[in-house]
Amino acid sequence: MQGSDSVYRRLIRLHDADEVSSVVAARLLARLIELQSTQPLVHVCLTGGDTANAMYEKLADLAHGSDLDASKLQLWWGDERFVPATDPARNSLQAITRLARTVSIKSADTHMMAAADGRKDPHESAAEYEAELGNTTFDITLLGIGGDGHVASLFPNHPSSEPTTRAVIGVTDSPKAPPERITLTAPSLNRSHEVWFLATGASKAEAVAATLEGDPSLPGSAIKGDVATLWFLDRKAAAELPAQYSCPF
Ligand SMILES: O=C1O[C@H](COP(=O)(O)O)[C@@H](O)[C@H](O)[C@H]1O
Repeated sequence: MQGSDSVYRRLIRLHDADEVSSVVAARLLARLIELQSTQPLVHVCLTGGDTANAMYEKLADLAHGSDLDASKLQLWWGDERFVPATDPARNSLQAITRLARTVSIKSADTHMMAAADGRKDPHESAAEYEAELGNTTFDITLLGIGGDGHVASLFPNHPSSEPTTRAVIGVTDSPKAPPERITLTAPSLNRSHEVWFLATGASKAEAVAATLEGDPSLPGSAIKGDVATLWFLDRKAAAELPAQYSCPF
């Protein structure tokens, strides 16, 4: 499907969450290897979330013995829960513990957002991450979407989704626990060649449909890759899409 307001937007409809995580893992591995053959470094912005975690498990399995060169990867995060470094709720910990089974990425290439250690607040830590990020452009950005329509930690009808020129912001009073978070903003998420949304389950159906329809109150409607935006959906997450999306993709 060619979106009127995006360079290239495509829906990939799959059966269930298991198929979404399998297909994304296989496609991501293939795309990373392809990108590595033409450029020295590949910058990937990772997401948290259950579907993404299942995908990281599968990616680790597939990467074992593959042509993936972990030394050419730069990993970033779209958002992080501002909790202590060892808290299992941390998006980065969830991703890295899964990937590190088979993919060894140097810590210098693993750009995690700060953890709550009592020294800095989420706003100061966000400024720190903004400096680390500089003007990095992501080759691929992965995003989940919440049932309330949040992407990364940009929540609808909340200060986190107010227009900003900042690349990274601290979030307090998040509607979803934990209350303190750090997140990339729309301007920095949009510094992506490809954006891949992952959504599974009936609880996401309404938010997926409204975001794809461009509801301006939903942060995801403003996030697009400058080359492609892909939506990987299972049947339940795609259930509320309007009729024009009903053709096979
Ligand atoms: O809190 C978060 O939730 C969203 C969606 O997660 P899911 O488990 O409902 O798919 C995720 O995209 C975000 O990174 C995370 O911080």
